[in-house]
Amino acid sequence: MILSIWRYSHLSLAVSSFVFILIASVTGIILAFEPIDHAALDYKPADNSVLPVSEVIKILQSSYDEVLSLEVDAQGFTVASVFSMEGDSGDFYINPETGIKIGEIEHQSSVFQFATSLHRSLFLKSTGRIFVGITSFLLFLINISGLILVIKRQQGFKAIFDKIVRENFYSYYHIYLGRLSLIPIIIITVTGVFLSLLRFNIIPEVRLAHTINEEKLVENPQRILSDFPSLEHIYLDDVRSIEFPFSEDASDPFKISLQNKEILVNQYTGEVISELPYPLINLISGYSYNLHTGRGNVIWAVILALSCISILFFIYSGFAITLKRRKSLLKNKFKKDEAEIVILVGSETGGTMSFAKLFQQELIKNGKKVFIAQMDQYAVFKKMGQLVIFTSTYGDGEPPANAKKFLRKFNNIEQKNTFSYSVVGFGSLAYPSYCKYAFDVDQQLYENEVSHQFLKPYTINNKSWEAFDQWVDQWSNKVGITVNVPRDNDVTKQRKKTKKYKILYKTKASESPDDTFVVGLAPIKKQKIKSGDLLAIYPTKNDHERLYSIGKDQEYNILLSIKKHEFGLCSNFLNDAKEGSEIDAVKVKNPDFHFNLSKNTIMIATGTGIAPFIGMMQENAKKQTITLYWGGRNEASFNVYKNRIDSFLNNGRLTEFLPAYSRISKEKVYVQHLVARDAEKIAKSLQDGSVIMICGSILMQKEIVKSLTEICKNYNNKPLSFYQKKGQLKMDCY
Ligand SMILES: Cc1cc2nc3c(=O)[nH]c(=O)nc-3n(C[C@H](O)[C@H](O)[C@H](O)COP(=O)(O)O)c2cc1C
Repeated sequence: MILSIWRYSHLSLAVSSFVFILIASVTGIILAFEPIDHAALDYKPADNSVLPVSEVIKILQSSYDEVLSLEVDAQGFTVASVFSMEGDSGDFYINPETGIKIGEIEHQSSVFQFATSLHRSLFLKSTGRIFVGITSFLLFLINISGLILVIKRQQGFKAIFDKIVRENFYSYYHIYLGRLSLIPIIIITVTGVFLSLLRFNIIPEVRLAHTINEEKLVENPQRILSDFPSLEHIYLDDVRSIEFPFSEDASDPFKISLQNKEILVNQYTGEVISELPYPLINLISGYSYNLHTGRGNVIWAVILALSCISILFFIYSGFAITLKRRKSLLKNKFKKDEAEIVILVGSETGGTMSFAKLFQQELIKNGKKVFIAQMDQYAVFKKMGQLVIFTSTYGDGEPPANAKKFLRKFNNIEQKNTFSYSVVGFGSLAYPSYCKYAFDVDQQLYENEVSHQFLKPYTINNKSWEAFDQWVDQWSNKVGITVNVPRDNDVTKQRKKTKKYKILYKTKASESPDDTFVVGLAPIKKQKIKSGDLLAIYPTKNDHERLYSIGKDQEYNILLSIKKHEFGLCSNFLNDAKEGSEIDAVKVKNPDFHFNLSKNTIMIATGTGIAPFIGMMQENAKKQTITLYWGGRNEASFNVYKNRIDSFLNNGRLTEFLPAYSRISKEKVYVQHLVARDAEKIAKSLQDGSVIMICGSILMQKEIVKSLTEICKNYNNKPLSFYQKKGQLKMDCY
């Protein structure tokens, strides 16, 4: 609930102010180039910090007939206002070492003038300035609410900079860039608000009023400038500006603004007549201006520009995230009391909704009367025979935003008839309480007399479509219907532009006892490929793609291992394809499943899941320790890979090969048995930073995850999520 409040605040603040923020950011990017542009002028002397100010005054006075003032800007360039009977007069940049004019004062270019007016006041004068001030404040609040959301998401302040669990591109980079630009944006907004308050005199800047000691307005003892006691140890970089005396009268002093104070200096004796420190508010005002504009520091100006660019990305990604959530609104064809199947969805960010909606649509196509609702909308469903609950888990094992009231409602609302239920948990193994809320829901329903467990609770890691598909198979088989949910991900929604790949080598499924075969193929046009990436293959123009894990092969470029299914469209298509023919496919990057060349790795695969590992072993030129657990029926199943694995063992690219054959003895041996047998060794490897990679069936993945969870808890006293977050557990299962 609290999370939702912060999320709604973040969103509503952003929506209400995004136009102004957009304008401020775009103009901010332009204006950040002003100090960069200014710094590019070559006016600066060697070092202001070694130039005594008395020396500079002397040089100026001897070079010009009259000197009115001198100013050192934030960049360290010196501007003098002088008058001369012959030679240069007016305001210009000088070399303070020689007093010679070195450049004219540039006027603000029309682009910067335009951007400044728009940035400061939207061309609306005072009214505009008020809007801009308020926008700054709103952006500050957006930043703070964003920070709180990140703290909640990362589960603690200390974990802010821990690895972000990747949900999707937009939310990942929204958080990633948000963390990077947090401090600069806070500085931009706080200084922006402060400058607005100063502008409207809500915080008044203090004008210094010197009280003059009349006794010090004397002409004696006269000193030469270098002997002025007041100017001793003052160098040009301590100075902001100097107003020179108007006349030769002793009551006309030098007015020298230093970084933190202002002094009046007698022009004859060099004594300090008055000294006033700048009030804090004036100092803050100066710093605020420089921090907000980037004046005086090119690196800071670049950071400001980058922060403004990231604000533009936040607007874009923020809308994309919101649209994704809105798209997951639920629609019904049947009323709740006529539905025989009720689907309830618990979702925080909309991911689970997409799966539930797909399932609903397919059931309706099957002629079923289905009603879908959020979990918190639990009510009496008069004809409900089957209840299916899809729910994610949030926080640390907590219900998602729209399921907070579900358990209370479930206990208070009485259904008229008994019904069967199944719970599917959507979660991530990167969190210690994996799918906990789904298990909590299942437990409550299990304990109730009216609800009967139809299927055991089923978990889905990282929105795996394959895992979902397998659950749908289980459920529909048990109900006695056929439901085929189409894959609904970014790859399939829009068919990507395919490329041609040539088949260079193939074995035949009929040659293997498991109907498995390998294909070596190469793209016609060169492209960068890494083992662990996926190849989306389209058997025909109108078909959905099928994804296969790539092993990068020296000889053929891409190596795929495929199991032929009796009615499998793509596997049959590939099995029938001839060497030399071309197919349509798209490479899909899968960076979460790439081999880390500098880590020891434990690879666990069943069947065709070995393909990406073959590629990775080939890449293992550094000869890191690789242990391969592989599960198949018998040695004959292994023949198709044998040559390659033997050569890796011989050349040291594979350290140990541990096969688990399920059909050679009475007792079936699966990879999870070998993993459990080697528990201590695996726990130690994890402690030493090794990576575990799993590729193969979802069923195997579930068993291995179960074993690893036990191993981590029993030997290392850590949850498996600890290693997953550190990138030590990588999975690609189907
Ligand atoms: C802040 C945050 C906390 C999460 N906490 C858990 C958790 O405790 N257990 C878990 O299994 N998954 C957790 N997840 C993962 C989500 O449950 C998972 O990504 C799910 O697919 C999201 O579905 P939704 O988009 O429908 O909410 C968390 C995700 C985030 C962003």
